[in-house]
Amino acid sequence: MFALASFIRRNYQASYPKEVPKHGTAIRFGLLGATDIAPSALITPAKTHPDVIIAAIAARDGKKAAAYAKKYKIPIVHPNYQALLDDPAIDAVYIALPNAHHLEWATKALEAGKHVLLEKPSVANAQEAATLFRNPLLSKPNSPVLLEAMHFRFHPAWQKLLSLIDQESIVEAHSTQHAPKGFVPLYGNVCKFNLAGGCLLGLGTYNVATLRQVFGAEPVECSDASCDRVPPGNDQEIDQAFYATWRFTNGAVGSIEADMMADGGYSWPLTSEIPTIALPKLTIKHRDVVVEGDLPSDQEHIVTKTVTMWAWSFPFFYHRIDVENKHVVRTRLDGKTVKQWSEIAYVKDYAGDSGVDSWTSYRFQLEEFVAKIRRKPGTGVWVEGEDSISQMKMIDIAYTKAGLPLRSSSAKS
Ligand SMILES: NC(=O)C1=CN([C@@H]2O[C@H](COP(=O)(O)OP(=O)(O)OC[C@H]3O[C@@H](n4cnc5c(N)ncnc54)[C@H](OP(=O)(O)O)[C@@H]3O)[C@@H](O)[C@H]2O)C=CC1
Ligand SMILES: O=C1OC[C@@H](O)[C@H](O)[C@H]1O
Repeated sequence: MFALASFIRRNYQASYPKEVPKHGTAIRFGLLGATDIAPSALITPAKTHPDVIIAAIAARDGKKAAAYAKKYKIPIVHPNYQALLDDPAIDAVYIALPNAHHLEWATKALEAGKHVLLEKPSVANAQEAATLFRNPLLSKPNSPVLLEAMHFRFHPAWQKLLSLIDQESIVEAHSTQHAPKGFVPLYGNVCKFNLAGGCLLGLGTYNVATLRQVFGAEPVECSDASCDRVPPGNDQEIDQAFYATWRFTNGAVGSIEADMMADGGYSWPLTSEIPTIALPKLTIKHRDVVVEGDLPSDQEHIVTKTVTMWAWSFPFFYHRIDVENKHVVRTRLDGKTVKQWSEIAYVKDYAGDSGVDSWTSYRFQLEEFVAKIRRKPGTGVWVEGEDSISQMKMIDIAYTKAGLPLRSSSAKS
């Protein structure tokens, strides 16, 4: 009962936070595009940040921009994206354009001296990522801040998970995520190849990030990859679901299953067309450990640790981390089980050191973005440019393994 009340209160406060007064010198953000995601990813989080003002918007269609500005109380409307970048009163921009436009507009924003909060995936492929994140403008003194908005990494629950695993001992990790069918429309930009769409790039990039974080390493190879394409009549280079396995150093294996149009999986009488509702799940298995103990000399005690995180991609809404230690006492000679038992702990962390349990991962991310601009220490959680480049490399090798072409920003709609 208490957990339900807390769930409702947290999510209500996350959606309708109390606005705080702003500093006179607050960072003034401009939005490129009147996008659907900006309210969750930036406009609402900014309400509780005293050092952030959403100051301007530009959209391809002036009327759309004006209506959006009115709805979200954004004072300045620019006639186009470049005009917003040229506005000296804007310090930072948020870019949530289709993936094929990220490289172009992030580069233009850096050239205009703006800090850039750039939606994931950062760009369309690894070569583009190297071009963007190794832009010489980023290594100059007082260079602008550029961040790929891999928001879940900033949530305390994710950091808690990382503290509960033993990176060196992991043998296997499996990361799943299913967006129910109907959530992502086939006519949407994420289903357009020339806009760098696709499930692995749009949704699976989060799963890829979980593996890279869990192993704290890059893969040696993509050993297996396949996909379900969108139905005929749509771009056949577009994966609606992606399944891949990578081999990491020390032989550990990481796999993902990401589906942006998931249906079925229910038993009769529900049909296979019913959208699948499933929590994102990350399972991390550690190697067996032999525990010293007071046992007869012909027996041994083995402990196997498995950590499972539920709802890792939207941990602010709800999450649970299960830390399970399976104990087996067995005979040394033939491995026969003498006795077995399990210990399980359920862990959560909504607030971290912030003291606020209703911040979304986007709000935690904004905190770090601002700290970086202000050259304050922050929590230390960050996505470095080289990290974003490695992220794209892991995606590229999987697309290639699955026989799909790499996406790019050169083909425009
Ligand atoms: N962090 C998160 O939770 C989420 C992140 N995203 C990311 O945000 C980005 C945009 O997502 P998406 O779902 O594609 O958003 P949209 O399809 O809504 O597109 C976003 C904006 O891009 C501009 N745009 C749309 N179509 C085109 C086009 N054909 N050519 C040029 N510009 C266009 C529009 O701006 P205008 O208003 O100027 O017309 C539109 O508002 C992606 O990188 C995606 O991965 C998406 C969803 C959730
Ligand atoms: O970032 C995202 O999160 C939610 C997904 O459904 C969406 O496709 C993706 O872009």
